[in-house]
Amino acid sequence: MEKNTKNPPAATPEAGKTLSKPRIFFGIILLVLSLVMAGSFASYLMNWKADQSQAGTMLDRSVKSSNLFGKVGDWFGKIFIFDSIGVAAFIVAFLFFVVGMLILKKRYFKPWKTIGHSLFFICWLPIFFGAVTQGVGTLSGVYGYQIVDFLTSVIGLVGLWAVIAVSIGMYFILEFNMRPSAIKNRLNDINDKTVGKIKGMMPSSAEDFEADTELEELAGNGNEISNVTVTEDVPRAASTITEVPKGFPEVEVNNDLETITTPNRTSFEEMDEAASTTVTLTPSAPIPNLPASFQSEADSFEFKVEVAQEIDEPQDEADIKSADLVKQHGFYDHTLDLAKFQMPHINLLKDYGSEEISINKEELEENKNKIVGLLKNFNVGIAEIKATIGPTVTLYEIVPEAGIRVAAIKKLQDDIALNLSAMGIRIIAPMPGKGTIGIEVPRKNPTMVSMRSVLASHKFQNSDMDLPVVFGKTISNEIFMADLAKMPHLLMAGATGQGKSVGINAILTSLLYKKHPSELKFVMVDPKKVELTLYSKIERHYLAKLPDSDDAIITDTHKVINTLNSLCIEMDSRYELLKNAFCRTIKEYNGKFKERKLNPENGHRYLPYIVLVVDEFADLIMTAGKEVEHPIARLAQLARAVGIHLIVATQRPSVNVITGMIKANFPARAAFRVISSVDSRTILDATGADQLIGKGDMLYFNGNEILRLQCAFVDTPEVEKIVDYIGAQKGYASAFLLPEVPNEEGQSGSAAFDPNEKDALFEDAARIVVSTQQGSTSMLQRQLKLGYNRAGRIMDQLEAAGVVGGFNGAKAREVQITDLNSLEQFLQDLRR
Ligand SMILES: Nc1ncnc2c1ncn2[C@@H]1O[C@H](COP(=O)(O)OP(=O)(O)OP(=O)(O)O)[C@@H](O)[C@H]1O
Repeated sequence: MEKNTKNPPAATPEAGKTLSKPRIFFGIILLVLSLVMAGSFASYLMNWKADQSQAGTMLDRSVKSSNLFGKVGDWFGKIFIFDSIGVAAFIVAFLFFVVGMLILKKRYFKPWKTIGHSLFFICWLPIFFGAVTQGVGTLSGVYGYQIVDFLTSVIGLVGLWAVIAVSIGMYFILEFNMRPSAIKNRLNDINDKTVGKIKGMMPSSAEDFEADTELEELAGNGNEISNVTVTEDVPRAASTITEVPKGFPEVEVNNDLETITTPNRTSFEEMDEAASTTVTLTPSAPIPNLPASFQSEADSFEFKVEVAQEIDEPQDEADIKSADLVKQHGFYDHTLDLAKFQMPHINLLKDYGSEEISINKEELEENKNKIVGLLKNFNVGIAEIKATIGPTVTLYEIVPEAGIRVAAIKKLQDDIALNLSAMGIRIIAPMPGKGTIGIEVPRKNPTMVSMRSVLASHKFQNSDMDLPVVFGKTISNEIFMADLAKMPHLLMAGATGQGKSVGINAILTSLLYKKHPSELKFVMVDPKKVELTLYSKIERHYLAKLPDSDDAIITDTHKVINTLNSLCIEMDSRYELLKNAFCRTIKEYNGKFKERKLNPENGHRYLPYIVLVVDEFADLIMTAGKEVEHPIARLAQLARAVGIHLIVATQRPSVNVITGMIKANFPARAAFRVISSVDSRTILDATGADQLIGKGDMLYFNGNEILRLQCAFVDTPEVEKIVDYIGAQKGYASAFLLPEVPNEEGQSGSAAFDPNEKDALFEDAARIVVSTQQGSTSMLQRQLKLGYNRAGRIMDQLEAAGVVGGFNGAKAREVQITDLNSLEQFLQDLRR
C-alpha cells in the first residue's frame, strides 16, 4: 500500500540519535506483537474451523490448539477476524508494525497517510467481503456481516453495491488523482514508454541495424566476445539481456566498470529525486596514452555524470478543468452568436481605375532644372539629385556639395515654392536616416489612392495587427498601415474640406473589413450631426450605446458626458476583470477566456475592442469644457490595456481645444491641411501641415517621425454600401450596452426611492450586500446571475433606499447596514 517501502529514504538525522530505553522497549514490543498477530491471523484462517470449539478453554490444558501461536493465536484470530473485521485484521497487525517503527524512529511510513489508508480499508473490506459472501465468515467477520445485513435491509442489494463501488471509486479518485483525463494521460505515458522501450530495443537506424546484424553473425560463428558480466546491480540492463539467443556468447557487464542508477519515479514527492539520472563511471581498465603516475590517480576517483531529465510540471486544478472543457466543447468562439456573419467584400468599394503612377518626364525635368537653377542662384552647389514619384507629390532628394549648410537650404523654402509656382512644397532637411535633403513638390496630375486598392492589397489582407488601420500610400507609393491598438489613440486635425471626414471613413472602413462584430464596437460622437449618421445602420452589429439612449450615434453634448463617464466605468470594470484573471492586456485576457480558463459565472466575458470616435472635438470642448476633457484624458491615459481606443478629430486645432493634457496622451497624430503654421505646430509640434495641398494630403506623426501620406479615398456612397451590406445581415438584439452611469454626483436618492417599484430581487440583493458587506454591482451580477444593467438598477435602488452609500468610482460602495438582523427590520419597515 505504501510505495515508499520500496525505496526507503535516507535515514533522518533523528534516526542516528540514540533512543531512550523505554522507547526501544515499546517499539520492539509493538513490532513483535504485530508479527504474532499476523502469524496468528494467518494460522487462524487455516485452522479456524477445527479450533472454533475451543472458545473459553484458554486454561484447559487438555484441549490442544493447532494455531501457530496456540490458544493465544486462536484468541487473537477469533477476536479480530471472526468476531469483528475478517481478513481486514491483517491491517490492524500492519498498523502495530507501523507504530512500532515510528516509535523506533524508522520513518519508512508517513504516519497520517498510512493510518488514513488503513482505516479506510478496515471499514471497507469487511463490508465488501460481507456483500460477496453474504454470510458470517472469516472474510468479512461479524462486523462486516451485520453492516451488510443492515444496509441490505435499508437500501437493498443494489444500493449496497452502489455504496461499495462509489466509496472505492471516490477513494481512488481522491487519493490517486484518477480522473478520466488523468488516467488517459497515464495510459498515454505508459504507451509512450512502452513504445520507447520497444524502439530502444530495435535498431534505430540503418547503422544500428548493420551493427546488430554483425553481432548476430558473430554469434553465429560462436566466438570472440567474452568476459563481460551482467550483475544484479544493473536491473534494467540485465532485464533487457535476459534472453540470450542460442549460440550467442555469454555477455557479462562487470559491475566494477559502471553503475547506472535510475530512480524509479513513483510519486510527486519523489519527483525531485527522480529528476536526474546519475551515471557513475569508475574506470578499471587502463586509460590509453595516460602516464603511469596519473593512471593510479585516475583510478582513485569516481566520475559522476548527471543527466537532467525534464520535469513534467503538475497542472493545477483550474488548468485541468479548462483543458477538459476545451476537449468537450472546443475553444470559446466569440463569433458564434453571429456565426453566419459575412465580412463586407471588396466589390462594395468603387473601382477608380488604374492607380499606376504616370511619369511626366517634362514635368520632372522642368522641376529639376528649376531647383538646380534656383539653388545655384543662392550659391548652393548640388552633388546629386534624385526623384521619387508618389501618388500626390514627387520627392526630389538632393545631396548638397561639401561645405553647404543645411540651414541655408531650409531658408530657401519660400523662394523655391515661388520659383516652382506650386503650393504644398515641403522641405525636409535633412531626410531622416538618409543624409540627403528632400524637397516635396506636388504633382500636376496626382493619382488618386482608392480605398479599394489599399484594402485589396496583400499587405492589408495578410496583416496580423489587432486593429489594422490603412491610411493610404506613402510618398514612395507604399501602402501605409498602422495598428490602432498600438497607437493607441489618434488625434486628427484639418481645416474644413481638406479630407478629414474621408480620413475617418477610411479608418472605420479598414476596421469594418477586418473585425467581426463580436470583436469590435464603436462609440460614435458626432456633434455636427451629419458625418457619422450613416453608421446608425450597423447599430446592432458594431455600435455601443448607453442603455437609456435611443440613438447609438451621440449628438447631444450632455449625453456625450454620460457616455464618456460610462466608458470610464467600463474601463474600470475591465481592469477589475483583468486583475482577477491575472492578465495585463485585453489580448491575454481574451486568449484565456477562449481557452475556457475564465468562468463567466464570475463575471468574466469576452471583451470586444471599443473605439471611441469623436468627430469635432472643438464643439464638445467649447460646450462642456472640463467635463469632457477629464474623462477623455483619463481614458487616453489608462484605457489602452483594456482595449478602449480613441480617435478624436477637430477642424480647429487651437491650444484651448487640443490642450497639453490631451496632447500628452495622444502620441499618434494625423494632420490634414490646416490654415496656419501655428495650427500645424499645435497638432504636430512642427510646421508642415499648413503646406499641404488638401484632398487627403496628410502628415502622420507616430511619436518619432512625420510621414507624408496620401489618404485613401472612400466616398460616402461606398460607405453607405458597406453599412447597408452589414446592416442587412442578422445582428445582435441591440447595440452593445455600455454600463449605466450612476445618477448625478452619485448622491443618495433616498427621497426618490419608491418601494412599489423596487426590483423583485431587491431584498435578496440587500441580503447579499449586507452579509458580504460589499456594495459591488459585479458581485450582485455574479451572485444573482443578472445582466450588468439590472444589477446596476438594483444597486441604484439599494442606494436610494439607503442600504448602500453613493457611487465611489472604481471602489465598492459603502454598506450602511452592518448586520442581517437590522436589515430584516429595515426591510420590514419598507414593506409597510
Ligand atoms: N483622400 C482623398 N483623395 C481624394 N480626394 C479627397 C480625399 N479626401 C478628401 N478629398 C476631397 O475633398 C473633399 C472634402 O473632404 P472631406 O469631406 O473629407 O473634408 P473635411 O475635412 O471632412 O471637411 P469638413 O470638416 O467640412 O467635413 C471630398 O469631397 C473630396 O472631393
